[in-house]
Amino acid sequence: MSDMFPLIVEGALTRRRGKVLVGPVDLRLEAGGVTIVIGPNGAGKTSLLRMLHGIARLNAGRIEWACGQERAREKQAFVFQTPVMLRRSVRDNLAYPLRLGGVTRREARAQADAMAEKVGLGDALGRPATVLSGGERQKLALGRALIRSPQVLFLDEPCASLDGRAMREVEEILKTAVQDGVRLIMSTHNMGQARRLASEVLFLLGGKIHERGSTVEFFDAPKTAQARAFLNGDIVE
Ligand SMILES: Nc1ncnc2c1ncn2[C@@H]1O[C@H](COP(=O)(O)OP(=O)(O)OP(=O)(O)O)[C@@H](O)[C@H]1O
Repeated sequence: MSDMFPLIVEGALTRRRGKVLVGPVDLRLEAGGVTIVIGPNGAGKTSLLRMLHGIARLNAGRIEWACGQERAREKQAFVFQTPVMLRRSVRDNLAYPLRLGGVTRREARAQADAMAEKVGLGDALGRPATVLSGGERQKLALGRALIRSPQVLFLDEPCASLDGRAMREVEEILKTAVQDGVRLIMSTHNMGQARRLASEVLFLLGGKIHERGSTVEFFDAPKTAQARAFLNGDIVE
């Protein structure tokens, strides 16, 4: 069981050049489940994930993990929409986070090989990461994030430009991670994906959490007019 939760967020806000990107946000997250962040373009989904992960400067408020900042930093990972790869093999890319953490070359290699199998890249270990397809890249990014056994994984639109097959494979990896006890906090534009993966939904609008609900609650009976309009495919500002 994760010792990182609850995560308590109070009045958290991040600005860039005077403009509020997201916030103020009040939020309490418990262990377990999948939190999916949705909302129109520019609503602040990416900014919220970055702020919670601690890579966007906090200009106001606080973000407190139950286990303390230092341990929390070690036990979380982030998968970006367009992951940046080392110009080296799939195996080296997977081994890299372990090597950074002081794991021996031999052990890192063994774990990289096992992770490649787990994310469906067992046949690609020796290939340069730069020649991978979009779906393979995203699976590599997931493997690289999961290899240090995070308790929390943030994902920003991990399937943004993937075809159906790659999306299904990525979702399978995510479901396995959830079964293994990883807490997911993820943004998506894809409402089908949100329904498939989420246990709860945060609907963002104008940098604020406009509505929060369990997946069934939110999709079947959204409480606010804006959430209803958004789910209806209307333009929401
Ligand atoms: N580096 C930045 N500098 C200035 N403004 C930014 C920066 N990053 C984001 N913004 C602005 O902050 C707001 C929130 O952006 P953010 O990317 O978090 O939204 P989003 O919901 O993830 O959008 P999308 O769905 O388009 O990815 C937007 O108005 C965006 O234009």
